[in-house]
Amino acid sequence: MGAMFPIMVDLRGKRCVVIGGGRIAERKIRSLLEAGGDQLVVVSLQHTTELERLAAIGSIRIRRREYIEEDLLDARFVFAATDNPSVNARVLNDCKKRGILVNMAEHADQGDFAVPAVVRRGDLVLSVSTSGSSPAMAIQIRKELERRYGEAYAEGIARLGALRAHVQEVEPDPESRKRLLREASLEMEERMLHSQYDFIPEEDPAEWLNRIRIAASRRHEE
Ligand SMILES: C[C@@]1(CC(=O)O)C2=NC(=C\c3[nH]c(c(CCC(=O)O)c3CC(=O)O)Cc3[nH]c(c(CC(=O)O)c3CCC(=O)O)/C=C3\N/C(=C\2)[C@@H](CCC(=O)O)[C@]3(C)CC(=O)O)/[C@H]1CCC(=O)O
Ligand SMILES: NC(=O)c1ccc[n+]([C@@H]2O[C@H](COP(=O)([O-])OP(=O)(O)OC[C@H]3O[C@@H](n4cnc5c(N)ncnc54)[C@H](O)[C@@H]3O)[C@@H](O)[C@H]2O)c1
Repeated sequence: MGAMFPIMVDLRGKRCVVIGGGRIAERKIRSLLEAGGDQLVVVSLQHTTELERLAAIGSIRIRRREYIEEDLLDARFVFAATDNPSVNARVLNDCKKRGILVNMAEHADQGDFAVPAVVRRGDLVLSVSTSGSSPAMAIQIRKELERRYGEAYAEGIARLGALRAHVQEVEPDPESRKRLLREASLEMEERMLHSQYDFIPEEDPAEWLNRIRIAASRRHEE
């Protein structure tokens, strides 16, 4: 299929409608919830027990009937995930007509977007897509990334975020900022590798910045 544009979307307040209530619909809902989706609607006569549970606790809304075009009102993202190809095709056409982005679980190349395999480590998000060519390979690579980028990355990235905020406050020169932030990220990566992703000692951003300044100027002299 043609080249696709990967982006990160803030789902808060954006209605996402999943048509179908089976295994695939449940997987889409799960990843939408993990991504912070708070306006999630599922349309189907039958639902998995997990979808029923999520509706009971108010995480999603269920429309207990077959798909009708009105289901698309106010929708920003739609997932056609029924086991009926003609229903999925109808959803696709209705979305195209209305300019709503649609995902086709059956055929990535028919829809507007494909869903990648994802590893989340706090703010670090690694997503893998083969643009629909080999979901099995996407899953395989996702598993490799899970092993390579352990849980400690969540903490590491959070600390780099705090350091960046501090650097933006105290360092006016954009070139130095860039150099310091690169140095910090290199150092963080090395610490996580050597500690085998174990505990990384807490450090004040100001202290850390001092250490980084020395390391960066040493590297500069070399
Ligand atoms: C990543 C993930 C995200 C998600 O779905 O949320 C995802 N598929 C996942 C699982 C999975 N998919 C398949 C199996 C069966 C066994 C196996 O192959 O292992 C399993 C495993 C299982 O079901 O347990 C087979 C399969 N997948 C598609 C078809 C239809 C076709 O190709 O026509 C068939 C053939 C059906 C058949 O085999 O008959 C289509 C798509 N699957 C995509 C994504 C999109 C393209 C992604 C890409 O290429 O980058 C796309 C186009 C749909 C879309 O965009 O929604 C999620 C893994 C989450 C994770 O574990 O990380
Ligand atoms: N994305 C992927 O990774 C992937 C993997 C395997 C299969 N698929 C495809 O995804 C589709 C769904 O698979 P599944 O395993 O979830 O099927 P499933 O049988 O578990 O669920 C199908 C769901 O569609 C609902 N449905 C049927 N007609 C409907 C209508 N008119 N309106 C609303 N809902 C309707 C049913 O009630 C049911 O809840 C299949 O077409 C399959 O080819 C995708």
